[in-house]
Amino acid sequence: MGSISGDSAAGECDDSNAHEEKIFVSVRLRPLNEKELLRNEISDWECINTTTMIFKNSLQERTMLPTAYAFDRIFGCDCPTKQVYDEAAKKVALSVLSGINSSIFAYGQTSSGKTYTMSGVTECAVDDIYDYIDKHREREFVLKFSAMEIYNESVRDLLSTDSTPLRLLDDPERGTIIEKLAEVTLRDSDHLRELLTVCEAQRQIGETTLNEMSSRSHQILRLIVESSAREYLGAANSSALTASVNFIDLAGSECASQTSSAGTRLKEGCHINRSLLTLGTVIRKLSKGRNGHVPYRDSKLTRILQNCLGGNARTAVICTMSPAHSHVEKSRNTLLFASCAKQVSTNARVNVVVSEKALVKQLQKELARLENELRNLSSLAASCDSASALKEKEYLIEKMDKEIRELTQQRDLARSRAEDLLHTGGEYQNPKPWGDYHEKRSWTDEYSASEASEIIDITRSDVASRTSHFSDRCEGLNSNKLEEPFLENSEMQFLSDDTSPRLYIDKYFGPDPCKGWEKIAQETDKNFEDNFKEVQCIEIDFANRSTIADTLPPTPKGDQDSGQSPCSSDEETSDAGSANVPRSKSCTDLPMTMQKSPSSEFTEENESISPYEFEKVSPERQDDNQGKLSKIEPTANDEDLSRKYLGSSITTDLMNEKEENIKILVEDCIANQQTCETGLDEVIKPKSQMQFVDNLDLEAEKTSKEPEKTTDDGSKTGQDIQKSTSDWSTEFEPEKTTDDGSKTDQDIQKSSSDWSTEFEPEKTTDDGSKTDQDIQKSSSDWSTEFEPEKTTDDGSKTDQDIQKSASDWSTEFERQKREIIELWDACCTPLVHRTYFLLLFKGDPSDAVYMEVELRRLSFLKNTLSSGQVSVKSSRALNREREMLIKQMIKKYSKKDKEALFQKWGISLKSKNRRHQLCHRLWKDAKNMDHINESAAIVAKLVGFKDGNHAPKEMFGLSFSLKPMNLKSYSWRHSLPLMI
Ligand SMILES: Nc1ncnc2c1ncn2[C@@H]1O[C@H](COP(=O)(O)OP(=O)(O)OP(=O)(O)O)[C@@H](O)[C@H]1O
Repeated sequence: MGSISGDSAAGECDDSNAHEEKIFVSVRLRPLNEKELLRNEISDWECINTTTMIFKNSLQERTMLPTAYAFDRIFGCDCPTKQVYDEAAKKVALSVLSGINSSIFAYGQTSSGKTYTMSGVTECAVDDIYDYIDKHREREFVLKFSAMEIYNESVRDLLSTDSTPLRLLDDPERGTIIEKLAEVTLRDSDHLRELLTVCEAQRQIGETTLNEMSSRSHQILRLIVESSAREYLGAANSSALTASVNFIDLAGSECASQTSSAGTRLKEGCHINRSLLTLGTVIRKLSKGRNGHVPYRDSKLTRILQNCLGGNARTAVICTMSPAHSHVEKSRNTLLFASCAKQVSTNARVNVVVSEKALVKQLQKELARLENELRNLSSLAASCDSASALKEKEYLIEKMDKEIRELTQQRDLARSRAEDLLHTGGEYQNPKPWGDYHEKRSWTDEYSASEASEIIDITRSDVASRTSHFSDRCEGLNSNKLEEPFLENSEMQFLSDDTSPRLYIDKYFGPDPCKGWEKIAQETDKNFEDNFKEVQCIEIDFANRSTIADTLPPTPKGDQDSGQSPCSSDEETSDAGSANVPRSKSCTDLPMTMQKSPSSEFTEENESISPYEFEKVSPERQDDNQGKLSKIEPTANDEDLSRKYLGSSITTDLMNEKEENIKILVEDCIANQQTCETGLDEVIKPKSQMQFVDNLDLEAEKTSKEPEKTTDDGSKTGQDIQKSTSDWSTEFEPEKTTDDGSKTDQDIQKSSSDWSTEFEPEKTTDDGSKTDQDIQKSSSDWSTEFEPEKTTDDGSKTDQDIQKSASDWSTEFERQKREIIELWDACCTPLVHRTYFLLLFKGDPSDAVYMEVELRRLSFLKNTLSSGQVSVKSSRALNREREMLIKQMIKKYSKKDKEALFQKWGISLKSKNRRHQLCHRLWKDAKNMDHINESAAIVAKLVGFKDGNHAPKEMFGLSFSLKPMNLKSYSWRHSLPLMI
């Protein structure tokens, strides 16, 4: 440690970083005092240089103790205190001016000169401090002074006259503080010197053998120095340095025997020795690198000096010793302490006190920094959240990709199956997988999703086969290119085709193919009810319709009675009081629906419609249509309705209605066929829809008008088709209009006349009302289509005529029915469709229109099939329908009934697959009406037609949707698939 000048100390103020340094240890030998000289004691110790001293009498005492001791500084007996201060204490003492806490100890045995040395050091320090202050006017210094003593382990304020011991408090920042210790701000150096005098006076001093003025306490004088640059006083960035320097004059260790102490002195000596022992322990511990427990708290001395010993204070220890041989043991102990202290390190640092303004500003900056860090942390946290969310979404995307891949595979598999089934030709020769599949399971089992998918696949292929005839028209096209759109189109066709198996599934067994057949079948009645309710709004009550039951074989009573048909509404029940069993609404409303819809509504909405609409059709065509539709009118036995249609107003309204029916029928035929064709047209080849429509119309017309012209192989030629188109066009001959497009009065008159002659002019009474005969005649007008009426001279029909007309219709009805049945067989019409129609036909005149439509449809279809233009592979669907019926038979027939049925149908009860045998015999013999009726009865029961009267009208396409629709554009259009 070099000398410390005032200037250098000020310059160190900037060096605020704490650094480790050793305690500065020096030894001062005092000269032999008078008593020692009187005892002729010699000095055992000799300072050989400034840092080394030796024990001179080692050989004489034959001691093994060290002879030489080296310390930071060795002061001999003639060394003045000022030199001791300058070389051993000044730097440490003046550190306080640089803001570094410092402490200067005086340690040694009693009467060794501690007080003598420390008093001189303190005075020198005060002088130097004030001298420094005087030389550094640019800074403002504030010096405070406090003094205490530890006497018998009691802390006492030396600046206070109150001898009450002070308490020691532990402060987290400042360490141990002395409560209520007076801290006097010094005015100047003299003031300090006065206080030092007070302290000296206040200190406990006692006379001992060794020292007449022995200090009996540890004294700590504390000088606090605060300084700040005058230039920045009051400024926001001003700062101050503050530190304290402790001048510690320890009580001297002593031996009771040497000091001859007793009583108070002995007690004092004990406390002194105990506290010095603790101090020695602390030093020893600290000298060993602070390992283990440092017993600061074992005494108040070490507790107070904790910050100085091994803390952040710069420390100097001046060990004083007597060179007299009589004190050699104590001298060695002092040297041992000094040696330990020499090993202790401290961390001196500058204590900077920031002004309040500067502190506020500094705190504000710190706050801003922390806020910024917080924002960064928030941003980081947010980014972490975003990363987490992104990761989660990536996981979802990956999961969805996986699902898409699986679904794609399923779709490809389904498509592959559909293609395979298509390539098999559609014939139900190989029941696999359908047949085998269902053989393994009961219909009562619920379908799994995969099974449902299989059903859909097979049904899809079936639809594809139903529409595959269009592919025959795609000459020169790659079939692969047709597959996808073809299937899609087939699906559309399938979904809108009431004759497809899917219709049966959706309409009668629920829309979900996953549901079991049985469960769905049980819901059939409910579905019927729902559909029935929908159609009720367009029904007209027919109270006196005859029953259809006479056309059916008897069914088990239980079946007839089982379940209340939804058709039997309360209103209907009230009508059931008639002698004849009333035909259910589900059947009776059908003809009326066709009559009313859309024309009836149209008529109702346009009561005053002019016959001009009718005139759009050529008279020739009118004749034809009127002849057919006139059969509708008498079916309405309701008198009011009959009067409405047969009354004087019939000529225009009825003509319009009938013509509208025909027009809508044809238009819907065209539209429906166009729907089937549209998808293909888009992908196959450009082709006018009208051209295709013409072809359809051609076929329909050819069926009813002239024998087909076919090639050798039975197919039609292109010319035939072209001609048919022309024929159909002339069927609806363009209107004859005036130059401006309006009809002439003559045209109108002629049209009215044509219609009037078609239906024989009504004969009315003078008041215009119809006679009973008129009404009777009108009711039988439908029969005029089949043979000219025979009238009496006055134009009225005879009873025989009426009887004959009824007989003629009955004959014609039977003929048409047989023809239809054979066509069904030829066209592979679904059995449920046949059954319903057969139940519907009962010989009423109202059947005529349906039979006409059905005949036209079947004829067209048959001719189309036979022409080779199309290839409808409906037999496969038919077989599958039979398979469905087979499954349904499990529920609908008891074991006993089934056995009876098998026997009736000639199926051995010992044979296998009896249900299969039976269902594949149904509707097989188109020429055997008994067989047909039996088949219809069985199918009706299996499907859920409770009896013939309860056949659902939906079968005729009148209610495919539960959604309310415009009747005019709905009923006929959706009935058309049956006609194609
Ligand atoms: N270096 C010295 N030169 C001349 N006289 C000295 C020196 N050191 C001490 N003395 C004298 O020795 C006597 C004892 O000194 P001092 O009281 O300072 O001892 P001490 O260590 O403080 O004793 P105690 O522990 O009992 O208080 C005093 O009379 C003092 O004047």
